[in-house]
Amino acid sequence: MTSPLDFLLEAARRAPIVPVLIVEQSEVAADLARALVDGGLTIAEVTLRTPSGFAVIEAMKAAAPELIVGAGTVLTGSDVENSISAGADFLVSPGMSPRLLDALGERRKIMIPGIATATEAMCRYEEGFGLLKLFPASVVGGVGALKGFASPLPHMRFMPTGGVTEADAGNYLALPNVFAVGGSWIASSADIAAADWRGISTKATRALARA
Ligand SMILES: O=C(O)C(=O)C[C@H](O)[C@H](O)COP(=O)(O)O
Repeated sequence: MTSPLDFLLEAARRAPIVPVLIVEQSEVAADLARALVDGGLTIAEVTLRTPSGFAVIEAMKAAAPELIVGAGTVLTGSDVENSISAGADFLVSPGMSPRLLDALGERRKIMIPGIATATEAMCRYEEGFGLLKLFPASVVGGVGALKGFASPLPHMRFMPTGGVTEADAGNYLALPNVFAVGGSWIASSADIAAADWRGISTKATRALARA
């Protein structure tokens, strides 16, 4: 069965590391997008934690159309609208609320909602979400929790995010129910502020080699 997020799964098969980006200034978005692509990445998540988030999504898509760019920290209906207007290919949230669910409507098909328990995973699956984000992964059980989910919930697939490091990304990716891992370590706020594009590319390539 095909799903609207199959393009994301296909990109994750090539490069299953998703940098979670906190970008203060949209002026750096083009350089950042190219650095990620140069490093071999296919997907990025721009958090809406800064006022420039939507402009960053738009500028990254313009600079690197081959990069799949999602909006992270999607909390409200206006976040959904503005992310899609900016050109976001997918949406990510730390959790779910009744109002956000309502605002999403059919667009839930491109949303990866955060879950921390089996009950939340079951609820999201019933609501029509195909892919889930384990969040914050390192706090809510990490690799052990995902191994625990695999037997009773074999139809669910996860992107653990939150506290994932370069050292343990490979342990997550070795699990059959994990399609990608997310993390800020590849392009940290400090890397971006320092315009260390080469360093970001190097970290991306190294993480992919270890994955
Ligand atoms: O803002 C959001 O909705 C998020 O996606 C939160 C991120 O999952 C974490 O910020 C990941 O950050 P690290 O733990 O530093 O790798």
